[in-house]
Amino acid sequence: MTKAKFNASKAYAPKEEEGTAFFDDGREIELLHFVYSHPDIESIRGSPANVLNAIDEYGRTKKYLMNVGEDKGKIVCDLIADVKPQVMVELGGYIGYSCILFGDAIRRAGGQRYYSLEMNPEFAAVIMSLVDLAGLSDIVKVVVGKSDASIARLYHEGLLQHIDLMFLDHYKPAYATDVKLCEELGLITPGSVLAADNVIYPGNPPYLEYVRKSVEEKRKSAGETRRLESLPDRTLNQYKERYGEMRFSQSAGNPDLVYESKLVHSFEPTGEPNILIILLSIAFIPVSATITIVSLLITYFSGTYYELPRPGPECKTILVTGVSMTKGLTIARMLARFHPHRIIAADTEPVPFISPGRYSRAVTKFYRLEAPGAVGATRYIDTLLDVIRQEKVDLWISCSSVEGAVEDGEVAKRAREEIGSAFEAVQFDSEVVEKLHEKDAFMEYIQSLGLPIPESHRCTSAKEVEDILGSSTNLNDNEKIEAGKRFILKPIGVDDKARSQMMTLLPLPEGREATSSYLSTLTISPENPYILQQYIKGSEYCTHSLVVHGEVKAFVACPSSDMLMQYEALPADSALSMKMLDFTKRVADDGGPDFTGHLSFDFLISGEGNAAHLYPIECNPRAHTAVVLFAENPVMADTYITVVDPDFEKKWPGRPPSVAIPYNYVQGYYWIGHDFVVRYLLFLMMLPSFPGHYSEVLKGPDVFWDHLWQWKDATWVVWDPVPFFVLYHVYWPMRFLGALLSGREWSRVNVSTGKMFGAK
Ligand SMILES: C[S@@+](CC[C@H](N)C(=O)[O-])C[C@H]1O[C@@H](n2cnc3c(N)ncnc32)[C@H](O)[C@@H]1O
Repeated sequence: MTKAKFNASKAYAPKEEEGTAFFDDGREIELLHFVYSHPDIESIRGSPANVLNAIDEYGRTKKYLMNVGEDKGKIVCDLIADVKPQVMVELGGYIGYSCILFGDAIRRAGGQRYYSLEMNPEFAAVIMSLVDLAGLSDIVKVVVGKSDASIARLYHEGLLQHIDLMFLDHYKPAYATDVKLCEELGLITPGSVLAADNVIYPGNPPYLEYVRKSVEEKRKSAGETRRLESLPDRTLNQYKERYGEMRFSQSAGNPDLVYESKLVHSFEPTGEPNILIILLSIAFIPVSATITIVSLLITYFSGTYYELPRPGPECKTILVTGVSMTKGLTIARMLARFHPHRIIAADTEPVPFISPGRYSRAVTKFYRLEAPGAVGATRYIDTLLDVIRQEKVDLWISCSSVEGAVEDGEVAKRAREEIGSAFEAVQFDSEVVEKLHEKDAFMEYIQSLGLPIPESHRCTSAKEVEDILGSSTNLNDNEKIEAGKRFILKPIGVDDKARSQMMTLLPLPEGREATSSYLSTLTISPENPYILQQYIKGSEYCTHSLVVHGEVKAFVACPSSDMLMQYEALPADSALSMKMLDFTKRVADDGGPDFTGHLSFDFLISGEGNAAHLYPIECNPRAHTAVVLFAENPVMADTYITVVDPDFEKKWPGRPPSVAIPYNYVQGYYWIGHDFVVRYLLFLMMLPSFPGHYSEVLKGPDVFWDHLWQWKDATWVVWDPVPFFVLYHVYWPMRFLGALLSGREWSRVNVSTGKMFGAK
């Protein structure tokens, strides 16, 4: 697993050069003054997130801090949400960044205790102060002293009986020895999870060797002295000035324990800047240019093979919006490739002339739209309506992004009213969009159709949430909550920050008070309503379909991939795919003859095959990127044409089939630029400091090669290669440059939709 690209604007001040102090020089106390004299101190008080923000602010604007940072912190937070530890121990607390981040995550996941072990009493005092400020003193306990002595003391005092999750981030030579001590004391047992920082860079061979040894190897090497020469001197001497020679526990550990280990790559808070990605793009220009030129030559010399059908006198004008994204481009291409109509395109562009779609051979004319949010919805709607009038558009295929979903509905409605039957749109009206797009309205609607939904409630206050939890579970007993029924709470509006808290299972197992205190940290109000939804354990799937006059004309389902950026269709005849299709047909049928548009659902599936239960969790009444699975598919192109040419099926009997499905000659689609950086480059970066077991580090590149040979890039086609070149060498470099110049924060990007996700 790898993390997304690093956001340069979040970078901490650079770490001081070798030989210069980068901690324990007074900056830790300076940090306390900075936080407590912060102008926003009142909103910082009691809020773990705001305390972390203040620490980050110090790290960015004042001095480097050796904190785990946001990117790596997120990996451990995800692990906490997954493992749901009751007791977590961290070795090395420093100023409390990881302690506050993970202590808060533990509380949300229903855990009971977070021990932060820190040998430096001054640092420990800083942790205690900031933990108190964050309101986490009830769950976090800071223990001062060397980790091995503290572990042993906590154990003998009966305070620590088992470690569910341990975060190792202290003195590198002590990682393996402390783990062995915990094994010997029975604190680490099968099921315990260890998360160790810095094992890739600067590297920790003694630790990696230990956790990767087999039982036999451990038995054989028992009693051998530690080999620390593989650790750099800088690491070995890190604490020498204050603590002299460090001594370690000599425990033999429990050789019968074996670990499953996994390397996870992520960024230090100093990170790599946007500029590196821009340089990478420049470095690859010769490769992409060669691919593009060769593709153009093949197309030129292939005679009529790649010629696009020429629009004749009867041709229609088809407008496709969203061609800056792969989904819009795919649709424009499939229409241009198989039908003799005039394809025009319109889309928002963050910078003029950088949309990959405007350079497609499929597109005869391109209009630039202002983003709905940038100038207000009215301007966006008016410009789009002007394009439809001016170009006498016969069919509009809307492929816009989530930000314009409701506005697109408004455009469709107004254009239909104004132009009448001479205009068709693959776009639902605004009322339909609102009904399907709003999470709570969608749930109500699905329930009204008699289809199963996870138990869901719209809540406008914390009290309301508590009351529902009380009546649906045994929260009122104020004792251990039944493991059975749990809920997740999600904001109804688009709130990326609150979304990251969605996986907190409610009620918290600690009981009523803990649950209330958690709810009080959220701003649930009539203006910011939440949906309380029954938690269903299962796999997530997404679908894309085209619905024409209430009939499903094209359908595909695939495992949700989100930021993995890969799409692989479920076999259309599988029980699961058919169940999802039936569900889609039911909704389409209910929409009636005026129901035309793209319809996508997210489902949670519990159980398998015919016994699978389907729970719809979200509806997106717009095109889904999974439409790439239909790329180069004439059958899918036909389905769009039936919207604008009702006689099509009479003219071409048997075309299209009742429901178009993707061809299965392509295993799946991916985005080569994303794959190269995330699966290949980051893994190569690990190699220099990698001590062994190459098979593990090569897993990412293996997937990359698999994709390269067996999958298909979603943006490149031989007869239309320019958008591919523009995407990687114009569009994205310009976006990163923009982020660099404006200091805009981002933590992940979606290569296909152009979305840059915020840092928090
Ligand atoms: C990299 S910092 C920890 C950063 C912290 N986990 C965070 O992400 O915010 C390492 C810390 O480990 C502490 N430390 C080093 N060796 C230790 C030991 N043997 N026992 C306890 N603490 C130790 C150091 O004093 C230092 O504060």
